[in-house]
Amino acid sequence: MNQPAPAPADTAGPLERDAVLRLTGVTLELGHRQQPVTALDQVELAVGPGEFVAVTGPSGSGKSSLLAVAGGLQSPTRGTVHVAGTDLTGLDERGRTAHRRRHIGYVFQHANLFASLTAREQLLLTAHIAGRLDAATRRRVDELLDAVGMTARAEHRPDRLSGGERQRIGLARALVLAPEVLLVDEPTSALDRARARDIVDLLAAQTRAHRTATVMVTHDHEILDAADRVLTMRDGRLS
Ligand SMILES: Nc1ncnc2c1ncn2[C@@H]1O[C@H](COP(=O)(O)OP(=O)(O)OP(=O)(O)O)[C@@H](O)[C@H]1O
Repeated sequence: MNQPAPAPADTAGPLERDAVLRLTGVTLELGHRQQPVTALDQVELAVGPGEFVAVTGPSGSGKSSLLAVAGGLQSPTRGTVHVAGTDLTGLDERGRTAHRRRHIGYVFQHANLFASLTAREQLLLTAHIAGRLDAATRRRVDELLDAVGMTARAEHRPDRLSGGERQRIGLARALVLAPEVLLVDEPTSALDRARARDIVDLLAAQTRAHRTATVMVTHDHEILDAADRVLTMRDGRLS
C-alpha cells in the first residue's frame, strides 16, 4: 500500500489562506561566487493577520537574513515574498520602498534613531512622513510612549537615553502606524526581565488589536510563551 508523503515542516501556519506575509521557496545566497554562503535555504513561511510568530535559533543560522528578505530590504536569490498581496520580488527598488513604507514596520536591533530628535519627535516624524499627523495619531503616540514606559523621557534625545530606552523607542516608533506586517529583531536584548516581559506583552497585544502579522526574532527563551507559534532556524532552514 502506498504511504502518504510526509507532511512538510509546519511553518505555513493555520491562517495560510489569508496570509499577510508569505515566503515561498526563499533562498538567499551571500558572499563571493567562489565561496557562497546559503543564508536562507528554501524557506516557506506564511503569517496571518493577528498572528505572532517567534523565530529562534543559533547565531549565524539566518534569522536576520529572514527579516531582511521578509521586509524587502534584501532580495532573495530565489523564491517569492508576498506582503499584503503583492510580490516584493516583482517590484523595482522604488516600488519596493513605497510598499515597505505603506505595509511594513521594522524594528532593528539597534534603534537607528535620529540624533537631533527627541523620543516623542521620533514617533511624530513617522506619522508626519506618512501624512497621518492628526489628533488621533498624536494620542496614539502618547499612549505608546506610556506603554513602553517612556513618558518621563519623551523629551530626551537619543544621546541622553540608555540602550534599552532607545530600543523601546524604536519599538514604539514601529507601532505608531499599526503596520500590517511587523518585523522585530531581538526586541528585548538590552532589557531586564520585567521590562522584557512588558515589551513582549505589548507586542502580543498590539498584534491582536491591529490584526498585524508579526515576526519576532529572539534568543530570549523566557518570552517565547507570548507567541502563537515558535519556529526554529538552523543553517538557513526554518522548521
Ligand atoms: N554579507 C554577507 N556575506 C556573506 N555571508 C554573510 C553576509 N551576511 C551574513 N552572512 C552569513 O549568513 C549566515 C546568516 O547570517 P544572519 O545574520 O542571518 O544570522 P543570524 O541567525 O541572524 O545570526 P545572529 O543571531 O548572530 O545575529 C551566517 O552564516 C553569516 O555569516
